[in-house]
Amino acid sequence: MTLTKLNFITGNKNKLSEVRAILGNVIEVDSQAVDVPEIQGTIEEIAKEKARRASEAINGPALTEDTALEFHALKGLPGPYIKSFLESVGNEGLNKMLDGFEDRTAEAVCTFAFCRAPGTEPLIFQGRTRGTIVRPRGPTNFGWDPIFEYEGKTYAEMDKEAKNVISHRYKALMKLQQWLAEGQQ
Ligand SMILES: O=c1nc[nH]c2c1ncn2[C@H]1C[C@H](O)[C@@H](COP(=O)(O)OP(=O)(O)OP(=O)(O)O)O1
Ligand SMILES: [Mg+2]
Repeated sequence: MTLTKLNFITGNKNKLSEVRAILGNVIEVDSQAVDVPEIQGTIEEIAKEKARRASEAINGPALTEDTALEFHALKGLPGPYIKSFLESVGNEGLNKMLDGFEDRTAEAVCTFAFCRAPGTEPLIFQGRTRGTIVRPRGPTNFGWDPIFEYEGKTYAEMDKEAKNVISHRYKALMKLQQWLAEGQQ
């Protein structure tokens, strides 16, 4: 069965608009904001479980995405727990966590998971972009964009178009797009 559209389950409007900007002329992206519980575990385990639960919640095919931010000096933390870190200490606090470390490099990790039907094993499409954690610069409308610097600019300082051709999300979506183009085998 060929997919004619993807049902992206997310509560995050910024993710949705980037996914639409990147995949817009490839496939239609429908969206539902379903509150899906997120477990603890590795990035892949969390991403897969999110898709399984979304598929069960809507009783149909579901695409979900989980974003992690790995600090190399902290052996990958906060990783998939970046959302609660951001909510509790903010971008300033995240930046301060690396004071005292020489290595301020980080990796933004985007993991899409697609679950075709409830009870089936989800597929994973992952993209990673390396950057450096800096003091917040630029507009504050999307998460940790102001502290993630890529080639001299923070994600927040970059034009949307520029972010959307180098980002972790873009790289993951190129893999998803490849799978769609190959007939979802
Ligand atoms: O490109 C990004 N640039 C900056 N910040 C970002 C980006 N992408 C996700 N983020 C933030 C949102 C959330 O604070 C955390 C991921 O948590 P995560 O659970 O994946 O996202 P979410 O709960 O907002 O939406 P969802 O309903 O799809 O789970 O990193
Ligand atoms: Mg979430």
